[in-house]
Amino acid sequence: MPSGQGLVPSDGHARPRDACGVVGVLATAPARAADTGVAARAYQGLAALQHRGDQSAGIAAGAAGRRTGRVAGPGPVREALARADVDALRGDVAVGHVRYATAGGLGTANIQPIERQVGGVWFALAHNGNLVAAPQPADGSDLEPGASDSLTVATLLAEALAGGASSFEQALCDLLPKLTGAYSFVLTDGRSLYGLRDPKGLRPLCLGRGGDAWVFASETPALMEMDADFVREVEPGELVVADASGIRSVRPFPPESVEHRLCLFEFVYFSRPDGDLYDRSVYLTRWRAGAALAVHAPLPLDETRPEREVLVLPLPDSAIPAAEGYAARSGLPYGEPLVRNREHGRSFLAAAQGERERRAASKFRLIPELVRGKRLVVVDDSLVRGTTTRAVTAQLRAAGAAEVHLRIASPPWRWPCPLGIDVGSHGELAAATSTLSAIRDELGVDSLNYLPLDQLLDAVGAPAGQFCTGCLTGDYPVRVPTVPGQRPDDVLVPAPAGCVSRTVAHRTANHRSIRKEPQR
Ligand SMILES: O=P(O)(O)OC[C@H]1O[C@H](OP(=O)(O)OP(=O)(O)O)[C@H](O)[C@@H]1O
Ligand SMILES: NC(=O)CC[C@H](N)C(=O)O
Ligand code: SF4
Ligand SMILES: [Mg+2]
Repeated sequence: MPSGQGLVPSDGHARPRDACGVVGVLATAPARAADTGVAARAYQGLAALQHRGDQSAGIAAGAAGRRTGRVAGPGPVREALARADVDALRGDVAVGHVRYATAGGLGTANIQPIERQVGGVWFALAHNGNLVAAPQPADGSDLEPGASDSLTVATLLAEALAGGASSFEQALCDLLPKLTGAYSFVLTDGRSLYGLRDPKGLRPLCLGRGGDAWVFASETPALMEMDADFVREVEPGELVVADASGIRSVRPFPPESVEHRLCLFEFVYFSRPDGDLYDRSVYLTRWRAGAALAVHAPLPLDETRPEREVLVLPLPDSAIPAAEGYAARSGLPYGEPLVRNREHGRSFLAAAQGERERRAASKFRLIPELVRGKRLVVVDDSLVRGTTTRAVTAQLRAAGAAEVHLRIASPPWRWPCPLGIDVGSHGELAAATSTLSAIRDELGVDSLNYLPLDQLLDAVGAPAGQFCTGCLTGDYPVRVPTVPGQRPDDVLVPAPAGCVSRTVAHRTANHRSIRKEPQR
């Protein structure tokens, strides 16, 4: 692949998917001497990151600069990794990965961690993100059609080592400035553990310490599962190197290319609610977004039937904090009549639309008594293709809901994401191809509204310039490839203004807040 050319999925649909999860563990003395099972700790971390991808999982381990073994397979962590095999995996250092493919197929070669042996140097690599451009490997012989972007990186590193790079770290530092896109990597050469973020910090990565080990993980809750305390986030453009003697920080990128532009949807949807990002509780940012939404888009008052009961409900799981915030701020009753079927993974993460629809249709069990005859305020964190809301609205109507008012705790998705999320074309996006009233009618809801971007950013509380908002604004922090014939301006509809509702009512059903609002 020539330099500058987009790394698109091998199925030819330019359809990036979701964020993967990465972990790493390096035991320092005396844990090293006691051989306390770095792989088992990596397993715990991967299980805590299952929501970031369930297509495959893997752990690779090493010691004294050599490979000690690898366990990997298709499916979620508990299917992919037999616990006995993981416990048998010895070593001083391990890296782990849960995958949701953004580039390349689901074949065995793309399961991570990816390993290479070049002369006396072994390394293993785990990648979260999606590259939009990378150099062309001189000898891409191991890159079959359908190879992932992560495989390309492994091949480039192997070539640099074969070409005489003085060390693995040197090969890495030489390559990194030539990569464009989103990447948080955790790597090992069997001696050191490396954690790095791209110069924009698009994907998260944090550093922890505990149990005589240095630990990296995509999200803070995974650190806890690996018996480590949060130390700090890896900085955008920073390579943290951990070895038996401690950690050090390397800056391989030109300083002018480095800035904080974390994916805003890590706050909205991807990350676990019990974690922190930018030193802020993900849960509380979602709660505040829901509270702001209650003020921005209240439930219209039904003056003809004021006796009708009202219920604010979330689409579990991700929207629960936002729905709680909406109910608290509006003073309306809150309930959870939709019970998540735990056997179903996140529907958004399915690789194909048919599978997404199947997951969405069977994702929730509904308690009909809780919705029958009521006016419902249904809160979701995001509306991308509308797969989830379409299925749920039908369920709620069938159970006898009187009205369904949909409230989305983030702005409309109107541009694709080539930086690691499963939306590759404008045609897939409800808000890129339809007017708000057309979306409302297509979903079968009585009213629809979104939270404006400035209010979402207020809810997060970090400076607006510190995020990627490309899918909402078309403004990406790196140059991204365009899909021919699908330029955003060709299909954009006017930005929504106010609530799109069938029922014309100017008063609202909000009451004074009766719940205590949580403080940070
Ligand atoms: O409009 P759509 O294309 O359906 O995408 C948006 C939906 O997908 C996600 O839910 P998902 O089930 O993936 O995860 P969750 O359980 O964390 O909410 C997200 O929380 C929205 O509910
Ligand atoms: N979701 C991800 O971060 C995926 C990593 C990598 N691009 C792959 O497809 O394997
Ligand atoms: S385009 Fe959207 S989903 Fe993609 S990285 Fe940027 S904010 Fe995240
Ligand atoms: Mg959801």
